[in-house]
Amino acid sequence: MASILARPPEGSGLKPVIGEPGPPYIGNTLRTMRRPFQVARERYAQFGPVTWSWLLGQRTVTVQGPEAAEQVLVNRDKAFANGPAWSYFIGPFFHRGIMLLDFDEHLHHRRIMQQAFTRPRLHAYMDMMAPSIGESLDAWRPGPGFKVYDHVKQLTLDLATDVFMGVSLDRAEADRINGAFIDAVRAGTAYVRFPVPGLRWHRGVRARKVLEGFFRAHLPAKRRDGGDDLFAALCQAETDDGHRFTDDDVVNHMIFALMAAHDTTTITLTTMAYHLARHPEWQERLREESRALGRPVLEFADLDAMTGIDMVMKEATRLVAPVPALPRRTVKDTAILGHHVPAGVTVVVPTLTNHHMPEWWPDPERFDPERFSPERREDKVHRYAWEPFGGGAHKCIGLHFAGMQVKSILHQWLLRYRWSVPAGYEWPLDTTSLPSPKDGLPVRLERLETTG
Ligand code: HEM
Repeated sequence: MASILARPPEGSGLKPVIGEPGPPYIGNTLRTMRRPFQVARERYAQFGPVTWSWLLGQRTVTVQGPEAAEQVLVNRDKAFANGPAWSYFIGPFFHRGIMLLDFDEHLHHRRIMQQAFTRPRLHAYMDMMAPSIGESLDAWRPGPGFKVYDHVKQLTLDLATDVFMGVSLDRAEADRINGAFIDAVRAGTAYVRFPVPGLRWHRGVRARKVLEGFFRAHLPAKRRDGGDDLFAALCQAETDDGHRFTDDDVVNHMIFALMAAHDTTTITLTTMAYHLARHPEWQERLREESRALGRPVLEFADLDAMTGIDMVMKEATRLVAPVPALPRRTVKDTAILGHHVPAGVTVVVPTLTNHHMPEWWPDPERFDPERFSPERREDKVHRYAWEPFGGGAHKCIGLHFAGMQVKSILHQWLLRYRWSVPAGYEWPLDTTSLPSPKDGLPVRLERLETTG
């Protein structure tokens, strides 16, 4: 049954937010998680771009389309806070990560962190990752049933140890840290949200302790010796006016950055691999682009030339936004597209479904990387039409890092292997947490004769 979220103040001229909230707390959670595209279309048809429902135990306003997304993400009147919204999901494990900070405090941290993402820093990260990518790819075993998702996940995790931590670990220690990290990430989507021994939440809390201990133990040496990795960069980062991170800040930001980078890049590469398997003409086009470069390893100066990979990456992140929803909590009464939204509710920008709105994207279900070509630039229809990296103050700080990593990996991959799926194969995409293929995306992987 339709109901209003809250009555707008007398004389405000604002409209109420209307929705079909479902039963308190549970609301429409399961349907929305399992069939997000269908639910989004139904809601939009019935209530327009701003509607509400109970979702994951909270009164949640969902805003569809780029106009509403812009209002929330740009956050002009500082009504939308990240901390309380994200903390609900990941607070205990990613405590004081930059995405969970707000307003002046966030800005202070962001200015310092920016120093770890300058061009020279990115250049150095890219040089560091090239050999590890080659080694990981060489260890892949060609054949049928090769699970892309699992292999890419392992690859990006191993890269994180090199490029992010810059600490050489023996296999057992690397597995211990990677395992803790995986547990911390998984805990965010636990159903039982308190520490019962053996369950996800409990493992997440324990994992957080392992990661804190690890970074704290290595911190003095990092501060002393420096290096080209992200850990060293955060230790050294300093703004023009002399602000630096404390030891606690470095630990918190490292743990968060590892999480922010890992699953997102894995999902992006897996989605690219899926569409390149279904569209061999695109796979060949990209392979030709990589071969034409004449270099087995991509260099920083080559990045802009990889226009094919660039378009495919944009299209992949449009079709499957790795961070499918951006939650905020209202800290005061506000308005979204003329609707009254009271303080204390969760507001969600659903990037995953926004990217499939036929109102903004022609033929949205079609894999069509050329829509990002200079001649077409369909994303220009609105600044927030294509929003996989978010926007406003919290826009992904690792955006260029992600592009660099994806291009570096795919370039070496295309030169070594061809991959395919049976005609008509469609992946079963799990949207109940961060999107991923339920079957791990099995492909036939074939080793190519030459590597460049
Ligand atoms: C394709 C890959 C990636 C995608 C799609 C992605 C997406 C996003 C999104 C949507 C946000 C904003 C969240 C919000 O507004 O609530 C974000 C924030 C962030 N991302 Fe990424 N990300 C990616 C890769 C990376 C990488 C590689 C790094 C680090 C090297 C990174 C570090 C961060 C950090 C630190 C934030 C928080 C920024 C802040 O709050 O100021 N991300 N990312």
